[in-house]
Amino acid sequence: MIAAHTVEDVRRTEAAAMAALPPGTLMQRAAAALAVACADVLRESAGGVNGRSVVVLAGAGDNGGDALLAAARLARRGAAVTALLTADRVHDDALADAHRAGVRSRPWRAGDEDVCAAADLLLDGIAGIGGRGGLRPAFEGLSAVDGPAVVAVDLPSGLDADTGAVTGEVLAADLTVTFGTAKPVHLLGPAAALCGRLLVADIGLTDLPAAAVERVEPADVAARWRRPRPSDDKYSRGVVGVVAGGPDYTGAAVLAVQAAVRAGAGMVRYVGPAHPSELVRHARPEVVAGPGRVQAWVLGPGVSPDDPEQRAHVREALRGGEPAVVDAGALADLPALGPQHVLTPHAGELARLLGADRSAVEADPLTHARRVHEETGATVLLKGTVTTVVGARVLTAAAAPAWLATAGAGDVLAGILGTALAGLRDPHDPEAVACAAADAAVLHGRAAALASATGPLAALDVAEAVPAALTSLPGWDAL
Ligand SMILES: NC(=O)C1=CN([C@@H]2O[C@H](COP(=O)(O)OP(=O)(O)OC[C@H]3O[C@@H](n4cnc5c(N)ncnc54)[C@H](OP(=O)(O)O)[C@@H]3O)[C@@H](O)[C@H]2O)[C@@H](O)CC1
Ligand SMILES: Nc1ncnc2c1ncn2[C@@H]1O[C@H](COP(=O)(O)OP(=O)(O)O)[C@@H](O)[C@H]1O
Ligand SMILES: [K+]
Repeated sequence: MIAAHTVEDVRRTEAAAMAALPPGTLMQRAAAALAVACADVLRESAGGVNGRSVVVLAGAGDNGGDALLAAARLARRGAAVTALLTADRVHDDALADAHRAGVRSRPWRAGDEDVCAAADLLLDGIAGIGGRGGLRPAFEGLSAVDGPAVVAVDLPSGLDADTGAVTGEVLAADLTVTFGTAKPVHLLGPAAALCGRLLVADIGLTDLPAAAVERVEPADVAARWRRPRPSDDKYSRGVVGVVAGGPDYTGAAVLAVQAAVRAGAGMVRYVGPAHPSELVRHARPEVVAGPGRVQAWVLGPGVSPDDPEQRAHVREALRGGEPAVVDAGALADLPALGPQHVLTPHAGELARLLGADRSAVEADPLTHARRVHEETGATVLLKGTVTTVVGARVLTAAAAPAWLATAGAGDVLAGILGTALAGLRDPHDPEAVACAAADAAVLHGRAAALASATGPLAALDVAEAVPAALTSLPGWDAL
C-alpha cells in the first residue's frame, strides 16, 4: 500500500517533528531531496546538471521556500538557475541562500511562460499543501507550457491536496517530489495523472496517524487473494451467484460469469432466463444454472430496467444480506444496503445516483463517491482510469491501461469482484470488503495490461487474462 495523509494530519505531525529539531531542518531535508531528484531528471533529460538551465517558480509559502533552497543547491552544482517570484513576498532566508549560490531572481512578469518553456527544467514551488483552487489567473498560461521537464514541489500547483479535485488550470508535472508521506492528491483520479511519477522523500516524519487514502499495490493483492487450501471443497472456496443479462443484453451474462470463474470461484451459479442461460453454459460448461445458496452475488450487469423478472431476482438477492456487487441495472431503486454491498458505478451512473453532473464527478471523484457511501451505507467502487473505493477505508487502484475503456470491461470487473467477495473469511468485516473491491480493480487493470500487450483488447480477453494476472503478481509464488 502507498499511504496518503490529509493536510491537517501532515501539519500536526510536522509541528511535532519541528519542535524537536533546529529551525529549518525539515525544509532543508525537503530541499535536499528535491535537488537530488532534479539533478537525476536533468541528467536523464538534458545529459547533466552543470550549465543546464533551470527556472524555479517560487510562491509566498513554504512550498516556495523548498523550491528556492533546492535552487541554491542546483546552482552550487553548476546549473544556471533563475527564480521567478510568483508572490510579493517569498521565504526571506531561502531567497537569500539562493542569491548567495548565484541564483538570479525577479518577480514574475506577463509572458514569462516563454522563459519557462525555454528551460531544461521547471521547478514548481508556487503552492503546495496550502494551495486553494486552480492556478491564479496570472499563472494560468503555465498549464500550456511545453518543453521543459517539470518537477512539482510536493504537488502540482492548482490541485487540492486533500481531494485531488481539479477545479481550474494546473501546472502538470513529469515528477512530483513529496515529503514524509503521500497526500490524497497523489493517489486519486484525475489528479494522479497530473502529478506524473511520484517520489516520497523521507524527511524524518514519524508517528503519522492512519492513512486517509491508500493505493493498493499488486503485492497487496497477492497477499490477500483467496487461494484454495487442501481442506477446501468447491463450496468452502466460495460460490458466486450471478444475476446478469437478459434477452436483450446476453453478453454481460457471459462476461461476468467468465470473469468470476477465471478469478477462482469454487462454483458459479447463473440466474436468468433460458436465453442467455444456454449461452452462458456454452461458454462455461462448469456453471450451474438457477438460484441456490451463494457466498456472494454479482447483480445487474446487462440487466435492463424493463426486465421485471431479472429485477425481481436482484431484489431477492439483496434481501438475503450476502455480500454483493451492485452494478449497472441493479443501481436503480436501491433498497437499504450495508457495507457488504459494493456499488460499482462509472462516473455517469454515480452522477445519476446523486442527481449531479457527470463532469463534476469526473473532476472530484472522491468527494462524490464519499457522498454516495454516506447516503447509502454501501461500499462504493467508482470506476475510472483510476478506480476509487470508498467504504470503511478509502482505497485506489493505479491508472489502468486506457485500452480498458471498451464495452463489457465493467461486466468483467463485476465478475472478478464477485469472486473476491465470495472468498472473504469474514464477509461482514467492512474493511475486508473495501480491500476486496480495490484488489479486484487492481487485478482487472493488470489483466487488461496483459491482454493489451499485443494490441487492442476485447472485454473477454481481460477475463481470460485474469489467471496470468494473478500468477504474475509480485509475491504470488511465495505464498
Ligand atoms: N508540512 C510539512 O511536513 C512540510 C512542508 N513543507 C513545505 O511547505 C508547504 C506548505 O507551505 P505553506 O503552508 O506555506 O503553503 P503553500 O503550499 O506554500 O501555499 C501557500 C501559498 O500559495 C499561494 N497559492 C495558494 N493557492 C494557489 C494557487 N491556486 N495558485 C497560485 N498560488 C497559490 C498562496 O498565495 P495567494 O495567492 O493565496 O495569496 C500562498 O502564498 C508544503 O507543500 C511543502 O512544500 C516542507 O518544507 C517540509 C515539510
Ligand atoms: N480511460 C480509461 N483508462 C483505464 N481504465 C478505464 C478507462 N475508462 C474506463 N476504464 C475502466 O474500464 C471499465 C469500464 O467499465 P464500464 O464503464 O462499466 O463499462 P461497461 O458497462 O461497458 O462494461 C471500468 O473498470 C473502468 O475503470
Ligand atoms: K507546487
